[in-house]
Amino acid sequence: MIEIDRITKVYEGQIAVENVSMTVETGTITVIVGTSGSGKTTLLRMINRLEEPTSGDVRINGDSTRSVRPHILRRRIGYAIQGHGLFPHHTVARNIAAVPDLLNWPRDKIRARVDELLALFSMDPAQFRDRYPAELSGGQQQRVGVARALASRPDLLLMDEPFGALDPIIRNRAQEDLRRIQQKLGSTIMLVTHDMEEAIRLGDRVAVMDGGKLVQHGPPAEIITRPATDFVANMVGDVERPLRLLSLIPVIEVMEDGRVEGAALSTQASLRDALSACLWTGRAEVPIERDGVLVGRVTLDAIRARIGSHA
Ligand SMILES: Nc1ncnc2c1ncn2[C@@H]1O[C@H](COP(=O)(O)OP(=O)(O)OP(=O)(O)O)[C@@H](O)[C@H]1O
Repeated sequence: MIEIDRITKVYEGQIAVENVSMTVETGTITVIVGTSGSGKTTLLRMINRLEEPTSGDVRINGDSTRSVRPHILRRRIGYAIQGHGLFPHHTVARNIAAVPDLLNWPRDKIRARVDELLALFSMDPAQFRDRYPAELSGGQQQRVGVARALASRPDLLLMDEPFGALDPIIRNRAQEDLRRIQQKLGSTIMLVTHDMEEAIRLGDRVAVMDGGKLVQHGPPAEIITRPATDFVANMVGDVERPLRLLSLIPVIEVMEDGRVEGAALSTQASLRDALSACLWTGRAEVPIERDGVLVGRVTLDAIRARIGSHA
């Protein structure tokens, strides 16, 4: 568990982060979202002491980060940034192995970990292990950057706009990958973005910053349905609110028995996907399948009823 306890940062009389407290449970993703200059990056960088807090404390599994020397602390906390920051003259394998090398892991353990991570990120180890960063696409470089940050099984992974440089389609893929890998490894992640869509899609908890203050911290559905301030409501966007909410609800929640024609959605799909499918096909219902077998259907009426319960 990560406890951020009344943390403040003042730069030359200007408050960048003001008295922020929050708790992050182990094995969850917390997304810090806010406009430019709201203090997100400063908050993140105080957690691994790239910035020293002016006041307040951060505890990781009960230990204050002040009790650990910064370079030791940074081996326990992964850090991934936009543009990935890979070492250009090191191979992919050496890049990923950077922290395990520092920690003097045995060679075979490092090699196994590098291959495990490459495979998790859908990159064939035999093909990619010995390449240099310049020989990778932007999306592949970004994946190696995240693999490197996860290599030593850190207590916490900090990510600052990790998908900012990716085009929207790869960005979606990268977000899905991160979710899948985080669930598989049970990692604890704090991620900064200015994109509310990304926050809602990825976060178990969303923390909204405005002018250095934490104005709301809660599950995505709460941020959407009960925004604490006008600023949060604006960030969520009144018009898109029902769609954002639908994207959080899996189809199985309103699935009914019955077979219908057409291209089926998987049980992992959201009601937003189901609504799009209905609008696209002009039908009032869409079939749902699991492992290639039809298991039921979702109707427009059911989607409407589900969204109505939040109105
Ligand atoms: N090293 C510094 N010296 C002085 N002021 C700083 C420093 N770093 C950040 N600030 C100021 O602190 C405030 C918060 O900056 P921060 O980078 O944390 O915001 P942010 O929400 O991450 O913004 P962005 O999304 O643009 O990166 C800003 O007003 C910024 O100008």
